Amino acid sequence: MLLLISPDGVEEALDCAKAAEHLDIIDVKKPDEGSLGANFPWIIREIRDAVPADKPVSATVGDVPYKPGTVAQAALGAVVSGATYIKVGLYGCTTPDQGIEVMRAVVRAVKDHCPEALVVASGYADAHRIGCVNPLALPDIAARSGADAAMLDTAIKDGTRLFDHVPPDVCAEFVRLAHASGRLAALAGSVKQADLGPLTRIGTDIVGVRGAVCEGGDRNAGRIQPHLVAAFRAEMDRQARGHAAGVPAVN
Ligand SMILES: O=C[C@H](O)COP(=O)(O)O
Repeated sequence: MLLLISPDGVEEALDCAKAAEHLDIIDVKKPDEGSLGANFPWIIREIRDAVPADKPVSATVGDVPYKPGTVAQAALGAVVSGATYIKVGLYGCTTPDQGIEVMRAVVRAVKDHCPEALVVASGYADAHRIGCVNPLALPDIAARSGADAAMLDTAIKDGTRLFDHVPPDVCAEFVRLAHASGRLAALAGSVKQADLGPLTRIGTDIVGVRGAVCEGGDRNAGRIQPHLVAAFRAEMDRQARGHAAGVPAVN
């Protein structure tokens, strides 16, 4: 399982760089603009230049409306700025067809510029609270649009977590559906160390985290701490070892 960490700017990205050996992907976002809030192109560029070259930089394009042209342009902006994982939060899409239309436009915009960039179609575990597309529709949206990964995050960061809205057995189905069509499965949403056992067992490819590696577990007031990134990775490794040995690690 890969670890994706979401700093909110250059300063926090540099803290991520201090823990570079413990993480896999640095995900640029602007949390004060939403769960998948988009940061400025120059911030993506600065972070790309500031962190180790072997660490992929991801960028969120926003909690986007159902406006394929607008979103495609934003996605191109992110890839031109140096991101090679482009994450789109399908906040304004109420049907799978709308999600597919937006993601097809994004895939074309991104891959025309950088064929090796990965496109991530993200939905929301708490979709029922905001009226957007059902979480289990995401793997099919990713597959039919040519995106590389299907993801879930939470839209409303009020302390509720991924598993509060989509329990582990449903997340397992999400992962199964994504893998069945050859996509990666990424899961996030106030994930804590205690969630790593189930996330490992169901075969999650990427876990996305912010709050759990911020001081005080506070994704807004707290700052990302390198030692918390290291501790999170240590627990991921412990769970992976237990899973490989057929003996689930106890929390
Ligand atoms: O993509 C990952 C998100 O930034 C997760 O943030 P969170 O762990 O604070 O919910």
